[in-house]
Amino acid sequence: MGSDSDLPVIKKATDQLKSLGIPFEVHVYSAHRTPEEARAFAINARKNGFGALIAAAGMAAHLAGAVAANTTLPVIGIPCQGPCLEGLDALLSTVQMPTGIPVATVAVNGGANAALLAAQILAVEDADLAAKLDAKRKADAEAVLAKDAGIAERL
Ligand SMILES: Nc1c(C(=O)O)ncn1[C@@H]1O[C@H](COP(=O)(O)O)[C@@H](O)[C@H]1O
Repeated sequence: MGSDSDLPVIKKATDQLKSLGIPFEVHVYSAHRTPEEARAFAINARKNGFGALIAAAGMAAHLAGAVAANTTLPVIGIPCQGPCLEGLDALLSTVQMPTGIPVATVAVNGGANAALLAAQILAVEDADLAAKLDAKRKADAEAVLAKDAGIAERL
């Protein structure tokens, strides 16, 4: 994440990763404030065993793009809502990447989906993880069906 002020958004991602048993690291690196550290992390990420990277940042959100510039691992960007513009600033600066340096951008504050997308990428080569994702989809659908069954009583 670009700042520890982004932690509530990243927590939504780490909760999902924990529930799927996916090991992860969390860091505060900024393309603006600590550019050397952000670059070194991205350059070394594949060698250090990472399978996917998630970058969360708000305002002029360059972190995901700067990370993507320095790795060919999949990079998932989370635009974080800042004090103005309701996150539109971060959304546009994360999603509008030039051809050749892709960032898979999720919704503003979309920490959970960022983790689930990372999990789906890792599950291409991991049948156990794919089975966990299938089970989660089934449980989520059952929860919605339970809501459907109970909705008439609430009106
Ligand atoms: N967008 C970036 C980057 C970057 O893109 O590298 N580094 C920090 N930030 C963002 O600045 C916002 C305010 O940060 P502070 O709360 O620390 O002032 C945060 O949402 C952070 O992600």
